[in-house]
Amino acid sequence: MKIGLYFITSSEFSRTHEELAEAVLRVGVRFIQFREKNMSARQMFSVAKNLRKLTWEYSATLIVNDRVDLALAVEADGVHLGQDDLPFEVVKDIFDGIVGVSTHSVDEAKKAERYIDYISAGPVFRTTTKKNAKEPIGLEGLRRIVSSVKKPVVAIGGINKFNIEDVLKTGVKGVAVISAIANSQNPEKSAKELLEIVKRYLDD
Ligand SMILES: Cc1ncc(COP(=O)(O)OP(=O)(O)O)c(N)n1
Ligand SMILES: Cc1ncsc1CCOP(=O)(O)O
Ligand SMILES: [Mg+2]
Repeated sequence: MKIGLYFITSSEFSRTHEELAEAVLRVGVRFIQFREKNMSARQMFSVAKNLRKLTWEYSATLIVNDRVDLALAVEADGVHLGQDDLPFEVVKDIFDGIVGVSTHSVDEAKKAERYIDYISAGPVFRTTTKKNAKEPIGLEGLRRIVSSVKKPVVAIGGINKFNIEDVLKTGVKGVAVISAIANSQNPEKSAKELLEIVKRYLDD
């Protein structure tokens, strides 16, 4: 599983999930998560179906945040779970796809490792995108998680074009961003800039 630049869609800025996904797919992003906190299940199903179609067109991976039912309903490639979502060991039994989990410490990462496919670590830096985000773990906290587990680690939280190289130097296999792209004047250009940096560190 190749992760690289991992874009998480959001409708909290000025564009739709579909507009953002299409912009990043056009410039080469191939790992996308659908994350939505305010829509009804029916609305989410409709958007997720559109994202599934788009990601299939570009041979990209689609992950659904929080909702295993929705991931199954649209044939997503994976689901992302936080510490307050359904337990990953339960989901791994009922969902035959990629399962990623959010972690904030070495202890959480080690507990999840054998059940899941990638570990997300963060927030690395301060972020206002996630309501009630925990205290940042910093680059040192991220390094500790990377060196404690064998599964691929994705970094998240406050990552932008100015700090992404420091993040990549910790040995992560993926970098997840929302606002650096979704809140940009030009999401396509911002995704391209980030992708070029990521490729210098992570291309085979
Ligand atoms: C790649 C990635 N990492 C972390 C999260 C956060 O998940 P969670 O802690 O469940 O918080 P919400 O995103 O559901 O608010 C994520 N979505 N993706
Ligand atoms: C969903 C999530 N989980 C931890 S931080 C975060 C938000 C990341 O957004 P941004 O890239 O805008 O800081
Ligand atoms: Mg969640």
